[in-house]
Amino acid sequence: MPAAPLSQEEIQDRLTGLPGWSLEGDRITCTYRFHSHFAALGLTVHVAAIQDELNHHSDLTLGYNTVSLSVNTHDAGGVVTEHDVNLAARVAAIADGHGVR
Ligand SMILES: C[C@H](O)[C@H](O)[C@H]1CNC2=NC(N)=NC(=O)C2=N1
Repeated sequence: MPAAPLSQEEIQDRLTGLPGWSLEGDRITCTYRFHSHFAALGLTVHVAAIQDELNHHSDLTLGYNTVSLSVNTHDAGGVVTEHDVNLAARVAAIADGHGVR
């Protein structure tokens, strides 16, 4: 049974406590900026481990000193569900530990 879509209000409410995260169309997104490429890579690896643990995966982009995430729930038809905001919360909880600027 796929997760139910969240309303715009529910999404905004959940993202309020997650710095840098926003609703962009039918996805939630965030870009973290770092002091170095290697620090950005470290977050990328950590996020990949969390995503495999949750079995929920963002489009994860590593730049020179940035990591960008963009996610919604494919199984629910490409809408934002609890799975997406839960992943965002897990990532937000570890980002500072990787030296986010
Ligand atoms: C078969 C596997 O469990 C599913 O495809 C998982 C994998 N990761 C996923 N990630 C995202 N973003 N949405 C999904 O619906 C999803 N489903």
